[in-house]
Amino acid sequence: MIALSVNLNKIALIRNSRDTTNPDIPLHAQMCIDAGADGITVHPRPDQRHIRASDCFDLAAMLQVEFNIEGNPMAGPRKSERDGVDDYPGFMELVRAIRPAQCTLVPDGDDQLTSDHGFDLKRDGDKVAPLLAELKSLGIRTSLFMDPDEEQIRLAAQTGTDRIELYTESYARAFAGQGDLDTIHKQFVRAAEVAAEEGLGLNAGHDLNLDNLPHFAATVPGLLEVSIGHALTVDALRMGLANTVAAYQRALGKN
Ligand SMILES: CC(=O)[C@@H](O)[C@H](O)COP(=O)(O)O
Ligand SMILES: NCC(=O)COP(=O)(O)O
Repeated sequence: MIALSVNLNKIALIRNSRDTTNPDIPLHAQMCIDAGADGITVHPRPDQRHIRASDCFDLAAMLQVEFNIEGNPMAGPRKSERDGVDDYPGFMELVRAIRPAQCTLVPDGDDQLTSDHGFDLKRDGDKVAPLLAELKSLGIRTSLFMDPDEEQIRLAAQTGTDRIELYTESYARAFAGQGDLDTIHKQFVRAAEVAAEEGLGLNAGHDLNLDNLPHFAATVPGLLEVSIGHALTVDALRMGLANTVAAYQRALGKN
């Protein structure tokens, strides 16, 4: 069974266009869970453009399902640019305070529009390994955001991470007609095989949607979890949140 973790970033993006709590983040987390989501993901960014540090605490206080916090471990504290919003404490500070069930490290630049690459562990492996060890010592399952690159995935295994999350944008683009789907899909299948050989658990995410998810879920071996936010939120505008979560679970092969 592949777990569905719903990413709430875009719900928070709508909330942040007013100085109110509408839409309410914990309430929408609960709606997703009631509709069958297996977990909740957030990706707080230093500019707090969507999920804020305070949202992470609010979610941690109410979640009974897996809480996955994603982000750049090198992101330090940043002053809030908005009245009434707390400063960003830095990613590792936040995760140390919250101790989510899973923490996915992502090599974002602080001001990136969205995540657009996995780790280069030839360059960053020595920096990442002690952070992973610290997270694990706090009882947090770890994951590293990775391109479907065999050599890099073998290096990921040497960092001590529990899992990797395959960065699926290239698959999503190919599925939509931008790129050779067969070639790119084979890269993901190979990446999954290498992860299994190396004893790494396998997650995936970025731009997965109702069109491209069924093929990915049915053909990439050993997939444990997908985290999905952008397309799921857009689909919820049309179908409603509960219907949408159920549709994504069906796309994962569940009833
Ligand atoms: C790591 C990853 O792929 C997602 O967390 C994605 O980056 C969502 O972030 P945004 O919602 O800021 O685009
Ligand atoms: N880790 C990927 C994620 O949480 C959601 O990505 P997206 O569906 O918003 O592209």
